Amino acid sequence: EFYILAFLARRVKTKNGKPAESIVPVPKGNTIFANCFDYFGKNRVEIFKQIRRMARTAAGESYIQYRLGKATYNVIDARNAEFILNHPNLTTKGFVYNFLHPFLKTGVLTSNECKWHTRRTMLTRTFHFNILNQFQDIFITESLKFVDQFNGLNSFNVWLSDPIAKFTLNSICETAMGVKLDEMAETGDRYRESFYLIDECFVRRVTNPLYWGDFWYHLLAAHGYCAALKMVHDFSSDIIAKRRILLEEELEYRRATQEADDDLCVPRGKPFAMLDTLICAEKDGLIDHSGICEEVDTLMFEGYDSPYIGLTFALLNMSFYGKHQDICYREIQDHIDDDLSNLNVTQLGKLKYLDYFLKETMRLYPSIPLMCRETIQATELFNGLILPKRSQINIHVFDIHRNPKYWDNPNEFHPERFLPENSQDRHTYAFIPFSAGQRNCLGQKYAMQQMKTLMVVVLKKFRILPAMEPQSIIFQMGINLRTKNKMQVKFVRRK
Ligand code: HEM
Repeated sequence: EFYILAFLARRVKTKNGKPAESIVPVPKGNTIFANCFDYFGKNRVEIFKQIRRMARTAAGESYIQYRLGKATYNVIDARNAEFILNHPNLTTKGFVYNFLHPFLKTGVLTSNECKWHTRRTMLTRTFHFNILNQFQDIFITESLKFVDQFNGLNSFNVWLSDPIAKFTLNSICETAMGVKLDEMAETGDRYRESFYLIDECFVRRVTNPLYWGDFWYHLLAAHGYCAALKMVHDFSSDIIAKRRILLEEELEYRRATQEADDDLCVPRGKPFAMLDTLICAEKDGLIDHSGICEEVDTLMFEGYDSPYIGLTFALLNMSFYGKHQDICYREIQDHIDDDLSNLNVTQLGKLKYLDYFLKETMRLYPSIPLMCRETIQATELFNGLILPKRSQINIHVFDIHRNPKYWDNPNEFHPERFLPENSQDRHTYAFIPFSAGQRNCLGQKYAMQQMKTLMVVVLKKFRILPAMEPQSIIFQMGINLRTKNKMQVKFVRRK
């Protein structure tokens, strides 16, 4: 019934009563305490490598581990991912998301059950394509700022982290929050620094069971954590306060010019920020100030960090794969005017090869390499495994995306994999960078539109050449996909 040495972890059973080992691999841990201390003493790079090694050893089959009182089902195949992501009782996030609560509290990403459902419904309409269309001008302006910072330079190396982080942070602040970050540039820099510190502390906590409780964590591992939290929360509070003033001014104006059937909380004329929906919901008593803060922190985190990773690897891949870059460039020249006057959502939809290029980038480098769920009751899976209550399910997107069952030469970069004729026989859940099912990414369309816009503007101005080797990328464990080293490319201005 229990795996005693794994601190009383309930064992995974099977429908036919045979041991779980008869269905999936159950690798032994490094000590007699099952897998409890498998990551103990390892740094972030080693942990990342070890998880990949586990996937290789399990030969593409999902596998079970027992860690500190919990069975963990590690999903690295598409069939299991499909079953779990669509299971109505498997929408509860895993216990590691609790370690994000000091940062995001229980916003839509980290909350469960009723609260999650209400918030998800509230936010979904803010991602309507009419609203996304309105954001296009902001994406173009921010993309132009990105390239204009290199005015006067013709051939130069660029460290990607700073300019891309500025681009994604400015974009999310202006689109979702309706606040321009330009006059808060210094605060933006501090937000990013604090964010990285929170990320480090999160990994330290997740990977060492000693820090799962608050006492030892705060005593030994949370240096600078509280100050970093205060900084990011102050930053979002500032943004909310600014937007409240701007929205009130706008509504005041509309009240003065109101027509009889004008709903003040429906956007008219000026771009409507996502935050406005929350402020209006507050007026209707559907959310309070602390709820707004949770959602703003969540949208800032998701909207800033995930596209940042996507764009970093997209530009890097452009530099590594010149032939593919040329195809993207020719396609862009065919569909988008040089003055960008037709750089709209319709034209972006015509850039098919750029779409395959970005998808192949997200296959190899998914911004969120791991998602976790928890069973709220004993749950039988399609393969006959019965996961006990409170089991953890780790969906390793990184390993699913490189599972040789679905991908030939999985470590190679081939955007053509996503041509319709090459994808039709592939399992749909072999590619899930935005997750899938009820808890899929709310910002998927936003992110694709934003990433494509920047790629168009950059490629029109610059040819991108390599400034480092693909083999020199060193991944490390983080909330999202992280590298130990900084990424660099060379820009050469096009004539
Ligand atoms: C390349 C960019 C992006 C990628 C790869 C991505 C990926 C994902 C993934 C995998 C999840 C599921 C996480 C989990 O279950 O733990 C998720 C959730 C979410 N994403 Fe994104 N995301 C991206 C951009 C964005 C943007 C730009 C926004 C908002 C502006 C956003 C908002 C959200 C929200 C609110 C959730 C939580 C949904 C829920 O739990 O119901 N994402 N994203």
